Order: sequence, then structure tokens, then C-alpha cells
Amino acid sequence: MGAPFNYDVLDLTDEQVDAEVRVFGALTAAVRRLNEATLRTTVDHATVEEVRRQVEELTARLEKSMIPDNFGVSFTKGGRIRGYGNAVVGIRNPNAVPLTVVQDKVNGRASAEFELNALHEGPPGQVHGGVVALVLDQVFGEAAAAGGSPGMTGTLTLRYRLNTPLGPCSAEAWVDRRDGIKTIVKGELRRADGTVTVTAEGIFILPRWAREEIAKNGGTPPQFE
Ligand SMILES: CCCCCCCC(=O)SCCNC(=O)CCNC(=O)[C@H](O)C(C)(C)COP(=O)(O)OP(=O)(O)OC[C@H]1O[C@@H](n2cnc3c(N)ncnc32)[C@H](O)[C@@H]1OP(=O)(O)O
Repeated sequence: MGAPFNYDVLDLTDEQVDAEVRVFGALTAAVRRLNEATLRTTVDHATVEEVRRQVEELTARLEKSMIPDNFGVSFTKGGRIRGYGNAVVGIRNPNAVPLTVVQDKVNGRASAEFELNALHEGPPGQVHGGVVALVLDQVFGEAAAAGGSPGMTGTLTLRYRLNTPLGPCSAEAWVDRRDGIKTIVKGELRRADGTVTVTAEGIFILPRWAREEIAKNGGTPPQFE
């Protein structure tokens, strides 16, 4: 059985990738501001209606030319990864947190410092539990990849110990152990002052189709962006 999804390899130069990161990254940041302003604005209803008309006009301009559906994940021949739609780190995804994950390939660790705002609220003033799981899934997956044994999330178990206030937070994950094709990752989410609010454990599995591919053709395991 082959992979159930494709990773295209594209002939793009680093300069072309840098340009799209710059231009689309700036658009995404602007739309994120719009998202938060949509939630928090106190302007009068007439102004809201006028802004809504303008937003619809701008949206129609972007909709004039679009890819058919989702962005997918592609690589350049130079090794750049274009996972721009990723729900946590995608640079063209205004719903992504955003998050920059730092991988430590020597020690099989990954970490991120980031800010969660009113768009990520669950209980009043607190981060939504599902958002925590979203962020940790990505950071844990990157720790498994950093440790040289990438996999897809098989199981992710979280223990919500304390509330996580909106604002600056950090996440850290490390490879705890390997069991054949399974990589067990542990990690935590912390408040700005370093207090651990959530601890978690994930089992990342190199899928059967990747194992079969490597057994047949060799190569290194893919990163499951
Ligand atoms: C750098 C990139 C960062 C990316 C971070 C984001 C990662 C993601 O979000 S990935 C998306 C979410 N995850 C998914 O969609 C995965 C969906 N599930 C699957 O594709 C498959 O069930 C998969 C790959 C987990 C396992 O399938 P497959 O390879 O066929 O497993 P299979 O051969 O039956 O079992 C292999 C071993 O794994 C174990 N296993 C299978 N499924 C699970 C599971 N869900 N949890 C724990 N263990 C499992 C089996 O018990 C077996 O263990 P053992 O060898 O000890 O008997």
C-alpha cells in the first residue's frame, strides 16, 4: 500500500520560497489582526456593516484565483518544506496560532514560545483545552522528528493540571523512549512564569505504508508535517 497522501517535490528556488513567505506571511498576520479585531471591536453597528462589506470585497478579490482545495505539503529540491496550510504553524493559515517550533536534533527535543489571545479562549480568560492539544500535538510531533524517528500521532494523552491563562506560554517536548516503530514523547505546557499547567504523553508511529516504502526502496522516514 502506498502513502494515503502526496508530498510533491517542486522546482522552486530559495528566493522564490522566501518571497512567498514574506508576502503571504504578511497577509496572514494582517488577517489574524482582523480576526482578533472582529472579536474585540466595540465600534457601532453601522461601522461593522461597512467593514463587513469591505471585507467581502477584499475576499472576492482573493477568490478570483485559488487552488482547488487544501494547500497540502510540498518540498523544494533544496529541502524547504511548504506546509503553509498547517493548522498550527502554517504561514498562510490565519487560524494557525502562530507558532515557531525550535527543534533540537541532538537531544530529540522541540520547544516553542508563543502567545495565545482572545481567539483561543475556553473558560473566561483561559486557554481552550482543545487548543492546548493542538499546540502540543505539533510540538510533540516535531520532537519525534528531531529525534530522528518521526511518526504520525497514534495516541496523545493530556493531563490538565492547572488552568492556562491567555497570554504568553511555552511548550516543550522530548523523546522519552523508542519501542520499535513507536516513539514515546513526553512534554508540557507552561505559563509565562514557567508554571507547568499541562503534562502529556504521545505515541508517534511510523505508519505501515512508510515502513513498506523504506523496506522496498530504502531512504529516510518522512516528516509528517
Ligand atoms: C514535524 C511534523 C510534526 C507533525 C505533528 C502533527 C502530527 C499529526 O497530527 S498526524 C495526524 C493525526 N494522526 C493520524 O491521522 C494518524 C491516523 N492513524 C494512522 O494513520 C494509523 O492508525 C497509524 C499510523 C497511527 C498506525 O497504523 P499502522 O502503521 O498500520 O499500525 P499497525 O501496523 O497496525 O501497528 C503498529 C504498532 O503501533 C501500535 N498502534 C497502532 N495504532 C496505535 C495508536 N493509535 N496508538 C498507539 N499505538 C498504536 C500497534 O499496536 C502496533 O504495535 P506493536 O508493533 O507493538 O504490536
